[in-house]
Amino acid sequence: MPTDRDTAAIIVAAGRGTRAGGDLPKQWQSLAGRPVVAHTISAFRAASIANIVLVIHPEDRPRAESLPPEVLTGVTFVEGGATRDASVRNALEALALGAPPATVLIHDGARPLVSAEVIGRVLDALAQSPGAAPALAVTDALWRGEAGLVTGTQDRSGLWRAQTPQGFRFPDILAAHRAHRAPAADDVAVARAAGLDVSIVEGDESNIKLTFAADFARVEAILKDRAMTLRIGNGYDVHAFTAGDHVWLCGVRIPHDKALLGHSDADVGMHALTDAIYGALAQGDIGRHFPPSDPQWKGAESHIFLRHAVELAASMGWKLGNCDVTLVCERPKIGPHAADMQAKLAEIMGVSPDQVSVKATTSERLGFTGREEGIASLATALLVRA
Ligand SMILES: Nc1ccn([C@@H]2O[C@H](COP(=O)(O)OP(=O)(O)OP(=O)(O)O)[C@@H](O)[C@H]2O)c(=O)n1
Ligand SMILES: C[C@](O)(CO)[C@H](O)COP(=O)(O)O
Repeated sequence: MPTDRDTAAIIVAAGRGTRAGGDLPKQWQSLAGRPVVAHTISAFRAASIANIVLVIHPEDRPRAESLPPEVLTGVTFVEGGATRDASVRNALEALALGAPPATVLIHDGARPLVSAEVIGRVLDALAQSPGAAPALAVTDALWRGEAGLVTGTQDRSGLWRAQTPQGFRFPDILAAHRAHRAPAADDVAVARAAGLDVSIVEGDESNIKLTFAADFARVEAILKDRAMTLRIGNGYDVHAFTAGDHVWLCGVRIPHDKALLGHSDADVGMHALTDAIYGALAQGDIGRHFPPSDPQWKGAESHIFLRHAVELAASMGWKLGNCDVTLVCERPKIGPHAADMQAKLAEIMGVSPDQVSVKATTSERLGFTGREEGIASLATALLVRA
């Protein structure tokens, strides 16, 4: 991957945003309290790209100049043209006047959620290819239509949804833009017209281009979710005693003069912990994911539920920070088994035992736990960004 000194980013922000509407061009509208372009610039800085050219419309210069100093560090302004490709060309010519970079990333100012990972993938691919750009494979069926009726289908194989930043070796894309005469949808089109190969790298569903007014709400929601770095949940479960000779608690089989009654193995501690994780994710409880009405879960070992909750968390970008399980019972005595329970839960969740606490209390012989009619359990789980 080239170093940040070898790479410049051109952020095109000179459009008028007619489709998005609003009092200001979309890239100057407020998104989570900052202008859209401030987010876009910050995303490149977070990917260690320090040399940034912001292409602006002349009318927007006062807005650009009033961006906060920490956003403007390392940013130079270039005035755009009547079309996107004219705006890019102006920025390339401005870069060519100084000490030109080895590579350039050309990005829509209206894509504020670009990630360092996407930027990194484009830069990595440029080591092998004169051009690289992120894209997502088309997964929906495609139709042709006329007057509100489907008139045919379109094979989607080999079709991609193009994103930015589109990266190139600087001299190649400068020459390509200088030679290009026709209107171009993007810089990949300009590069390909000049005979350059462009590699496709994996894009990102969050790398949304603000095009219509409704896109702001989608982008705001993603930003809000990203701002949350911790999630906490609690779980509570109860199982009644029945006749038997052992109980399962936090994955450990404990000989006892009763058993716990339940549709699954009735591991009350593991159920409370599993519900705490689902709760932290706002994803309901065990019953929602493993309905008791479904016979396939009869007698199921509860590690299946706990592992599912942890895997669901991972798929949503979260991992366990720590958890705390309390068992409420007079008997069996938990103390002698607590370390085994801690180790077992840690193994199931793929975490270190010091992230797991298992403790117990009696209810001073009060209530159903005091009368030894059943066991209750409470759990708290803290999730952190994976
Ligand atoms: N003359 C232009 C036109 C577009 N862009 C920039 O190119 C990006 C992608 O273009 P698009 O989403 O089409 O923006 P607009 O042209 O502003 O939108 P619209 O077509 O709705 O007016 C945007 O960041 C836009 O500011 C630019 O710098 N100069
Ligand atoms: C460059 C681009 O963002 C690639 O997806 C896109 O072509 C520009 O926006 P438009 O909405 O097609 O004008």
